[in-house]
Amino acid sequence: MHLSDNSAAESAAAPGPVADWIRRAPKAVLHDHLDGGLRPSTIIELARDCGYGELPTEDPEALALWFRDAADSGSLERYLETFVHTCAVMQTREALFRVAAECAEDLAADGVVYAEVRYAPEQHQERGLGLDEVVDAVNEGFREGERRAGGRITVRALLTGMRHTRRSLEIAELTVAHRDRGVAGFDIAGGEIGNPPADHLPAFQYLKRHNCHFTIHAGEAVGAESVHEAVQVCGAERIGHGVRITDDIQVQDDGTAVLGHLAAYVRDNRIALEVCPTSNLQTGAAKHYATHPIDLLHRLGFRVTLNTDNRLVSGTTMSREFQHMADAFGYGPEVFERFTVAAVESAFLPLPERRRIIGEVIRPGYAALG
Ligand SMILES: O=c1[nH]cnc2c1ncn2[C@@H]1O[C@H](CO)[C@@H](O)[C@H]1O
Ligand SMILES: [Zn+2]
Repeated sequence: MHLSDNSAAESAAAPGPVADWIRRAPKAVLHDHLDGGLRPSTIIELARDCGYGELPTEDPEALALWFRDAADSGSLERYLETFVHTCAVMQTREALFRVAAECAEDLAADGVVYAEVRYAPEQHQERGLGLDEVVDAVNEGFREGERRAGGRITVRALLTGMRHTRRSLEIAELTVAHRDRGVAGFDIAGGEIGNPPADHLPAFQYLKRHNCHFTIHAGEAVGAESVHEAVQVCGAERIGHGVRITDDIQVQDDGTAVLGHLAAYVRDNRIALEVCPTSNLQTGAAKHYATHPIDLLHRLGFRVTLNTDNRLVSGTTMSREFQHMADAFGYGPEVFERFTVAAVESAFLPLPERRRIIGEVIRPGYAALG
């Protein structure tokens, strides 16, 4: 039993078996952090290679459990502290290439056919890499992973600016510079409290001027006002998490819901919510799978997508997120097909590519589930 003040919440406990149809179903993930999804064995090998001596353990299984338990804290800030160990071993071209290639392979092995994987280039410069070198190394790794997976997955990068640093404009410029070479858009992440998205307005205005896609983490540790700022002040096309939009929804005694103007705007404009249930349980944004707002949002017609956030840190995969939602809400293939199509419709890809993935991969994949 780990020490945590999250005892009132359901912990992101050891997952049970995943149904065969869930494994086979085609999946799309829009919200997956590169530095939150390393293989534990890779972290241990890279740490040895680069002389990083601060890992909590050198046993791969124990390390996986350490991440999940340390992150299961009820606080986003403590969840994020665990990333010090993954970023520490991602400081060379070789390490970034390997981690990116393995990320694409692991996602493909889980049935993911389209992935947008994000990371903060500024966090990979401790050993002297330039920002362009970081982006090139990760992109080459993604291309290698796609090849190893036999072309069963398409991966695009999102470049993240950290909300507690002041480099977001620089990272926005980097995004535009690399957008036709594997980078699909921009994001900001990091501790939400005290770091409102509007602090990064110059970055968002630059992206808008250059017709470049971006999403913003909002409504995770801070309430609906953060979603409002992300959508209406900054102009986000999608919202990372966004689950606290429920602050602006009143559920009446008879079960009907009344949407405030913000919630109505987000729903009616089809702004995708990148929902990550297990991560929300760990950071305290939700208490239980069975009461997670995803189901209310889905029933009210929001554009809901289902995501991993951090496969290592949250001890999850797309299949496991599907299984948790199937267990909690009785969802069958029709609901997951809807989430998956919604994800690709909101992908930062050209429309013909989105249509191709939906028409040639996702629809036939679900039809074949029988
Ligand atoms: O759910 C989240 N909310 C906010 N920030 C996050 C979350 N998951 C990861 N990161 C942050 O994003 C950085 C770049 O990938 C990570 O290093 C981590 O600090
Ligand atoms: Zn995230």
